[in-house]
Amino acid sequence: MTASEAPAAAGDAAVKTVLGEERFAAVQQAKLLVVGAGGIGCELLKNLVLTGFRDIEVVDLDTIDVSNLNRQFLFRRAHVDRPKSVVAAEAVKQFRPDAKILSHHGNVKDSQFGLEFVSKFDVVVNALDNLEARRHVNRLCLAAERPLLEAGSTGHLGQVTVIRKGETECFECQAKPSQKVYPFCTIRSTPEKPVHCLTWAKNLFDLCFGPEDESNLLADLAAEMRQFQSQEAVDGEDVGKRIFKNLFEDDIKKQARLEDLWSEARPAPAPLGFEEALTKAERTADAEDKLETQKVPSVAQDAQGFVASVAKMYSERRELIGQSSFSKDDPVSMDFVHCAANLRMQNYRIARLSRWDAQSIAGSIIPAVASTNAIVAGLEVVQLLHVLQSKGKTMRDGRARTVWVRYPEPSRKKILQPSSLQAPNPDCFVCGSRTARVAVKSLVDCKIAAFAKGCIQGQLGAVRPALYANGSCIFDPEYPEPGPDAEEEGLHPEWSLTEWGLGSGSLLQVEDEGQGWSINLVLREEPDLDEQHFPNGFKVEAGAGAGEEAAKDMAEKKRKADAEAAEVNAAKKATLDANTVAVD
Ligand SMILES: Nc1ncnc2c1ncn2[C@@H]1O[C@H](COP(=O)(O)OP(=O)(O)OP(=O)(O)O)[C@@H](O)[C@H]1O
Ligand SMILES: [Zn+2]
Repeated sequence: MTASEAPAAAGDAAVKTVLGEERFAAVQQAKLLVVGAGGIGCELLKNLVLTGFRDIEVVDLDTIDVSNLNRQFLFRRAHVDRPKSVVAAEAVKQFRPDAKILSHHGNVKDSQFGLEFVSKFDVVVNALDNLEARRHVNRLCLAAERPLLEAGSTGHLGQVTVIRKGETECFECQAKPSQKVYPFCTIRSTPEKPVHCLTWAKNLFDLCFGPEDESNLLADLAAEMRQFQSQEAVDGEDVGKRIFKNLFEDDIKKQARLEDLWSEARPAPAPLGFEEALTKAERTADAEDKLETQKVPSVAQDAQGFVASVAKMYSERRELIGQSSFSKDDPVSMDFVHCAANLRMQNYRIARLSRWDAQSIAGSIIPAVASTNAIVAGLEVVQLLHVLQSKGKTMRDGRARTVWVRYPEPSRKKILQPSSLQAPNPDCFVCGSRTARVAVKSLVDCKIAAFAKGCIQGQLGAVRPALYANGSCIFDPEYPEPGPDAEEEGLHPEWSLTEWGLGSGSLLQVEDEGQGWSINLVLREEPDLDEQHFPNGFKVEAGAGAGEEAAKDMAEKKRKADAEAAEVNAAKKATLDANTVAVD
């Protein structure tokens, strides 16, 4: 035995004593997929190898950022910018050099990590931080019939649960609170809170520097912004000042003139010129010991910061203009959004924010707590042992539980609250009825490609959905754009739902090969659909009742088909009779 093998082997003896021969053998044979190598993932990988697991693959899409080092303890300063999955695998291999730990630097939603890939593993263990990726892995595990350990943490709250097809609730059996949607006019004309201005500023960044996107809340300003940006020999500072004048001065003057909008309780906004902003250099009183990023800047600093961030996009990232999108972790886009939001707050008399607070709200960040992640990762391993022990039993009859973590003010004096695993929800549109109802504001105006992107991908979480109606493919993810290639396949991404012959009550099938998942959709036209809350023009009503409606629709189709068949038979019979008569 070499010196480096000694710690793992010595640890194994102790673990074997605790787990017993049989369970330890199951641990050593299990093949695991870990998704995510961040806060929970680092703890989890370390726990797994120290428990004796030695056949693990890990997927993570990210590289290491300096801000990860305070809690993702497998990473050191020298690792910054390297892939998390690779460094995490290297680090835990040092604890157990005999382990086979394969790393994949990539997005778990990529096709290489599809059904075939997931089917190789005995159990999948999530350590993710976003709903889309969790929904995707949930669907893959249901399709591949692999148990999934799901975990998450926010601040001092955490949760671990076990998901198994047909035995427990899946990740999507209960609707998750979706991201708050603010009424359109609040964002565009009457902001009242910092978050309204930050949402506006994020949309502005994407509008100015991202790809064309009809769903951007400021899409109607696109032509104007492009005009500022497309002058010959564009000078970034000049562009910044033009945008400033347009949005914080001229546009606000126009808004202020819309008298119906304003009252004593809601006074009209105040325009702000660039030169005027520079005179407002005073700062609000802040505690001395605060970091600069925790102090509210002056209006002059916001104005200068805004123009400087635009200038930086032109001087340092010109080639990325048209392809960028806001990220709270990207300092230039965060500068832009912080300053733009603060200037709009100044217009609307809302108290401006420090960079720190702006970043928390813009990125909906609740600071991660290392100890919660450690508890959650530990609980995942405990539940994993229960899963491995559940052979022959259904998951709900075994020892696996959902466990909630809550401290420092635990409920009923317990930091850990276990609860039994719930049965699947028969109305779940993912693992149950597989049916959802979709209300569409206008079937004539809704193009099939926009419907596939906004509704099926955006709201139902599909990755590469193909759509079928009446047995024919009406949208193929291989041909998302109109053109000769699509036409050759009989596809017209630019056609509306009406042009495809769909009406209220029509049934659509969605197949997502990327997730091994399918769903039926019942369409309904709802001209009164509230544009403020559903700016894309559709609303998904997954679950209850939709299944029955689809069944009714199917029954109706079957009845029609039977009636047609009966008619054909009757006609055939009549012909036969006639023939018979004739022949006779
Ligand atoms: N679709 C995905 N495919 C692969 N890995 C993913 C995917 N989505 C998220 N992840 C990874 O899951 C991990 C989640 O870890 P964590 O919650 O600690 O996030 P973080 O980005 O490292 O930290 P923070 O968000 O607090 O800055 C991240 O490393 C992230 O890269
Ligand atoms: Zn479900």
